[in-house]
Amino acid sequence: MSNALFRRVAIIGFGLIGSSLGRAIKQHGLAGTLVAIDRDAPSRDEIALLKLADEVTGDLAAGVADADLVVLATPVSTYAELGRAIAPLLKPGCIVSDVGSVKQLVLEDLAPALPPHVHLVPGHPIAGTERSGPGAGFASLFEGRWCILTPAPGTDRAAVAAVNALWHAIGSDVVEMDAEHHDKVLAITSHLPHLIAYTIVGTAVDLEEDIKSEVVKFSASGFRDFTRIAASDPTMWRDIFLNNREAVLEMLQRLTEDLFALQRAIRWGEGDFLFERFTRARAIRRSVIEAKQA
Ligand SMILES: NC(=O)c1ccc[n+]([C@@H]2O[C@H](COP(=O)([O-])OP(=O)(O)OC[C@H]3O[C@@H](n4cnc5c(N)ncnc54)[C@H](O)[C@@H]3O)[C@@H](O)[C@H]2O)c1
Ligand SMILES: O=C(O)C(=O)C[C@]1(C(=O)O)C=C[C@@H](O)C=C1
Repeated sequence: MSNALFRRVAIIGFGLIGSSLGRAIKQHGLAGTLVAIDRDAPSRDEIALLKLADEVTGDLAAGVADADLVVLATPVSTYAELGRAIAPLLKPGCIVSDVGSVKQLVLEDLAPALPPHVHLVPGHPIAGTERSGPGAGFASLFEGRWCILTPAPGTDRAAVAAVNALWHAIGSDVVEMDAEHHDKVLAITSHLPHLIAYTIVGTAVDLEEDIKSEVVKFSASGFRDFTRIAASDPTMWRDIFLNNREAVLEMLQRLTEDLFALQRAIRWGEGDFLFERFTRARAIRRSVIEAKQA
């Protein structure tokens, strides 16, 4: 018996996330036909070589025509233009979704471009790696991870249920959230950690030559973890910071105040203050691990 939830699914942008979603859809037999659309010719060759989709194209019209589900998996700065390009090509009742890391922008850039006869159900899988491109994807990426859906009030419930069913079928836990709330939460849990990683690695790179070489040599633990995060795609992260400006700046302000408090405690030898802050943070690590196991 077929598991297919959709007759024809088109994924625009078949890189790390798009190709992982595509692989998972294929593995679970969730689409009658899976179409990979990517503007990058070498990526298309790789997708074809790896047989990741039933059809591979750079042509939006050929790709999205007759699709029941279209998923944008490109950097979020492409949404307004892609929305305008696909709008006249979508059939009535088509569901448009995405995997972008910021969500208010979907309602601001993508929603206005789309015709009223399609349903927009934005999504964000909280899973990824620092790698990019179709070769970096893998089918199990979303298993046991959250996927947050941020449909606007009044969105067709059957369309939301269909997108929910897709992520659930590939192993994700699905929650619905208001887009503004999503962007605030992710500013602290995802965007700020990346900003900190980019900063600390950048600071180390700017050090004098003799210290810099030691940084590379002895980066076995803490610093090494930061370099992994700082290896993430610059285009993707530029777009995230430019499009979640308010929430990131608010969280950055609070972080800066907390950093100053720690700096002051170190300067004045306030050991109790440092001990209390570190103890509190250690407990958070335990609850993060327990939440994942629950
Ligand atoms: N990388 C992560 O950890 C992660 C996690 C969750 C969500 N996301 C979101 O997923 C999206 C994609 O990120 P990724 O890491 O898969 O990036 P990626 O660079 O691996 O893949 C993006 C793909 O989109 C293609 N592309 C770019 N512009 C295009 C256009 N106009 N038309 C057609 N194809 C186009 C590129 O050629 C590339 O193959 C981003 O919006 C990002 O915010 C990323
Ligand atoms: O694991 C990683 O490398 C990630 O950065 C994944 C991560 C995250 O910050 O958790 C990055 C961006 C996303 O939008 C979702 C997930």
